[in-house]
Amino acid sequence: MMMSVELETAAGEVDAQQTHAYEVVFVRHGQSTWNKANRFIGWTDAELTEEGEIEARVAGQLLLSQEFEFDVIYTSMLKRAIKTAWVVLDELNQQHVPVTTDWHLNERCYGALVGREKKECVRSFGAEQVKIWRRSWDIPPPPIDKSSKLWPGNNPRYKFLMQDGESQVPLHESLKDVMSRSSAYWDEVIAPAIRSGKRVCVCGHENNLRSLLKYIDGISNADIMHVELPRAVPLVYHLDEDLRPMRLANSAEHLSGGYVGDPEEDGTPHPKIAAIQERDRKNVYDLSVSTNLEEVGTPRFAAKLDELGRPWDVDDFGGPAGGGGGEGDFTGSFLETGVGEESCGTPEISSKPLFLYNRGAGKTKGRGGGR
Ligand SMILES: O=C(O)[C@H](O)COP(=O)(O)O
Repeated sequence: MMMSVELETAAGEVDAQQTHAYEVVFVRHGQSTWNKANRFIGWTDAELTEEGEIEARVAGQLLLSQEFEFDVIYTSMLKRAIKTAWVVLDELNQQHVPVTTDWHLNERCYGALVGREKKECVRSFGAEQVKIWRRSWDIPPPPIDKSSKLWPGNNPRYKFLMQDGESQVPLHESLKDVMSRSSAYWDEVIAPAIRSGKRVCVCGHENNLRSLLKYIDGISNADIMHVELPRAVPLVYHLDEDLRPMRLANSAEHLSGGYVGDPEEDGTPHPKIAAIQERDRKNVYDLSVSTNLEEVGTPRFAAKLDELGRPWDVDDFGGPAGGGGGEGDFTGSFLETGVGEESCGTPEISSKPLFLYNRGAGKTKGRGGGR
């Protein structure tokens, strides 16, 4: 069924009564233990934290507030994304919906950065270099050593990626590398599902989702540097008959899609989306902020969820704005820095049960007007 929505055309003029053929929702996972520790994660299977579960519940409630229904959620082989999908479905009271996992949707393989504290990397290598490793189009971080326990090629879970006795698991990946696998999965699995009429959610990771959005939305190599996705804020895309994105009136910067709960306000993002992005930026690049802001709390949308955790206040994320790291030129070998694998630590696997809060029962009414 076609829906009438308020859109802008690709040329940017407001066109109030265009129609879209399809809708797809992207959700980045909630906080994991290594997000909380401010470490590079990649394919490391870090657990969702309690805060991360609450973030995922907020995502589910935002979707519930707009009566979304799904037929399938596609996600990675990593539990922080899988559990986020479960929690979203729990909030929607759509637990019957299949969650399909696939390695093509895994986070970027972060190479030798995996396990390292992000602000520490900025101190060692400079903000510019770290930004290139994190956000550039085709420059990968330094490769991880195959002998490292943190290389996923040593994890039996990925033995299906062995070919002629050699693991095909990458030692590092640029965003371009990630896009070559995520776009193949989009073309072969997700796009056909959407075309067949399935209401699709993709629950993923910062860089995996950036690669997919770049692919479907035609974001330039320069602009993709500036795309940062807040955790667990659902991003809605409207697609035409050919699965081309149609620009929403509340589209986020550089994107055609818009965040659920983000009203159109002169191009200014919702204050809480801006606050999440600013928190994330400061926590990596702002060396004048010594507090780990991931441990302070999480900016949230849904006021009613504040009863589930710490009330959020913008002052919690204080500290001077701006700033940045040291010099940006990375010239030496990564291993010469003296930062060894032992500093990466091991994943903190929580033994706590998921579903601390059972808030989903009996709430779904259905999204008016269908897809
Ligand atoms: O792998 C990671 O560390 C995270 O999923 C994303 O990290 P980034 O925001 O530093 O790219």
